[in-house]
Amino acid sequence: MGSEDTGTEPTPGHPRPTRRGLLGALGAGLAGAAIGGAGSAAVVSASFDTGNQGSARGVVPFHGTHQAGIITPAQDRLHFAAFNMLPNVGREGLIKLLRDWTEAAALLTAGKPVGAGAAPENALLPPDDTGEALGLGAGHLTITFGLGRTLFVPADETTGEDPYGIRHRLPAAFEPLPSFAFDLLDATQSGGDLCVQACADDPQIAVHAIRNLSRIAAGRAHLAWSQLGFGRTASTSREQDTPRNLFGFKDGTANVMAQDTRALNRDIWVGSEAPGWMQGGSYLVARKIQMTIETWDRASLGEQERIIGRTKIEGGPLSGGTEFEAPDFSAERGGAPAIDVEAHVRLAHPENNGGVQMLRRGYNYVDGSNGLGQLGAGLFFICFQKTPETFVTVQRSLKPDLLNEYIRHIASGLWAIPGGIRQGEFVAQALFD
Ligand SMILES: C=CC1=C(C)c2cc3[nH]c(cc4nc(cc5[nH]c(cc1n2)c(C)c5CCC(=O)O)C(CCC(=O)O)=C4C)c(C)c3C=C
Ligand SMILES: [Fe+2]
Repeated sequence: MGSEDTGTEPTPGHPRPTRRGLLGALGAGLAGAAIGGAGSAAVVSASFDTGNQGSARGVVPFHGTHQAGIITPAQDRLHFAAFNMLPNVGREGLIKLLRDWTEAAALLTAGKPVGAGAAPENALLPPDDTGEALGLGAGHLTITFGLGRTLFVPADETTGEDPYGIRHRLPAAFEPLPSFAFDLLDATQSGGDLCVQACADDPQIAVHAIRNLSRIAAGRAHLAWSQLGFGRTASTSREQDTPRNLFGFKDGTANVMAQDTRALNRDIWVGSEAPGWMQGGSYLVARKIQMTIETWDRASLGEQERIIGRTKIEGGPLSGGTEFEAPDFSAERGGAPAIDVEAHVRLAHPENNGGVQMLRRGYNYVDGSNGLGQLGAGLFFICFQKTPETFVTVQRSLKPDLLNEYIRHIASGLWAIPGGIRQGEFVAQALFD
């Protein structure tokens, strides 16, 4: 646990470990050993506290202080799914579903098939596991579970209904997202009582996870919508190279990284101010953002860079310097601000948003074409933050963003991500105490 992929080839998003990484892992191991008398459980939880980083054989630990799939080095593939509860399932049915999902997710993320596997003893029965991930390994699969507000308060708030007996546990911060300027949201791809984010190195591993969790949910919850993503659009660890989005720009340069403990505790992880089941958790916002890439491709390089506020190839701020140089918003070029007053990075920067930060973890998507010779392409934007208010603040400040001419938000969702899952427990267990 907690060691790196020392014996395997590098995989996309998981380059061969650096000497620094190996020394860090060795240090973590020694720290675990130093706990000594506390035995293996203490060593295990020491490795959990690293935030579910990748470990041997492409396995990311499922159990820990935080759910995996948030500060885990972003994998290259995504299958994101939203589920709605079926009528009359009730509190015990929801608990059983979360228990079954947790048990299956622990197996899947370890690279094992669910239940009795793909080949049951009785060939007259359908196999428990659908089989398409056999032989593929764990592929750094992470499965992150979220609870929608509609689980606590039904969409029609006035009925006073409380089918799962958790209405009184709704966190104060868990307010619905407001509508934003230019939103054109498709309700059939938005929201949901539950969400599951599956990320992996291999799309078949991520799809297998969602497919099998959906199967396990039968009779209790049904798949409302799902989204495939390829090509991560953020780094979540300083050990990763910055990837590019479909506008061809480096994306994720100024992200909150796994190593930024202070920023994580201040802006991403829910703390002791919240109910126990949310502590160590976060709030996930997903926005499906269509990008009119054909129009973008006709904009000059200079215009593209003005819109983003960074150079395209290097990713440095237009105020000067290389990729990781801090932008200087007061810098001028030829009597005008070097970074346009309506450039994306200026408006999104903490300096323009009361200092708040989010952890971005989105993916590119292409959903085919629209029959007019244009790709249905965009960014499945995912971000994690301590409170949904952070997203609201930043999204509101993007109202005059020059980027808005080339993008359109077409779907949206917000889920509470409970804290990490401990061995023998199920996700959000403390919510039902
Ligand atoms: C509400 C939050 C954000 C949305 C929605 C969003 C959409 C979006 N972003 C890009 C491309 C880039 N974004 C970059 C930086 C950046 N974006 C956000 C937030 C949202 N982006 C933040 C908080 C930041 C960091 C700002 C900072 O502190 O400097 C960048 C620059 C590289 C980087 O730092 O990541 C690019 C490029 C697209 C294409 C897009 C919608 C399709
Ligand atoms: Fe952005």
